[in-house]
Amino acid sequence: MQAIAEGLAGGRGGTALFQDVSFALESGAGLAIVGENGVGKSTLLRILAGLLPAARGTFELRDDEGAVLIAHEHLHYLSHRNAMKRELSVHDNLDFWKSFSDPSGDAGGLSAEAAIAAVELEGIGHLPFGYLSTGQQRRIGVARLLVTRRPLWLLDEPTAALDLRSSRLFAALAEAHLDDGGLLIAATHLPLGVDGVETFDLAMAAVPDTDCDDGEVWM
Ligand SMILES: Nc1ncnc2c1ncn2[C@@H]1O[C@H](COP(=O)(O)OP(=O)(O)OP(=O)(O)O)[C@@H](O)[C@H]1O
Repeated sequence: MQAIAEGLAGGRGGTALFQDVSFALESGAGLAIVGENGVGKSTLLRILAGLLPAARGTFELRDDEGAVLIAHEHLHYLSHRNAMKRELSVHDNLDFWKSFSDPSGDAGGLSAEAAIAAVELEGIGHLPFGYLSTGQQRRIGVARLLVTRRPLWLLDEPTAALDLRSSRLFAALAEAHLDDGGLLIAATHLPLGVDGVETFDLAMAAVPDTDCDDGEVWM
């Protein structure tokens, strides 16, 4: 599989943020998007996830024969939030995501129990998600990536709330994902500690003070 961005430009609220973002990642490769607060890292990730339109350019996932895939069916997007219901148990949240992300059950992935164990939180599956500490909630957010196998992980500050041990655990899970032929694109301020991940400084693509309409072409 390949993830290919060509000439991407994006903005928010009428302000152009970045332009000419191009990269190509092969299976097993990762990209860390860095840059100062407000440069547009989250915006770029949301464009890659299909949640915001690009002002210009394209982002495509292609299979090994070069056929264009329906990107959102092949990616997980983990935002600053963890997309869990606070009042539902950890286990039921992950069960929900497993059936929602893969209704046919063909994609593969861990059971809720196994995913909870993979992030070393055995014993808390019965607790409402809202009871968990911030770092535990993030680890369960990472566990969501494991219950349905999808090749591309788009991660917004995946390790921001994690202690050193949990960051290392995340890095090991991410490396296993890459070793398994997955791809990873993460916005981050912190070193991810994931072997083989290239860094892209979005400041290099910043647009200085230019107005735009979100989703519209500007020059
Ligand atoms: N819905 C919105 N409407 C208007 N402006 C927005 C909106 N969302 C974000 N912005 C602005 O867009 C800019 C880029 O935000 P974004 O979250 O992509 O930056 P970032 O690089 O991820 O920042 P950080 O490192 O702080 O997470 C910021 O100036 C932000 O205030």
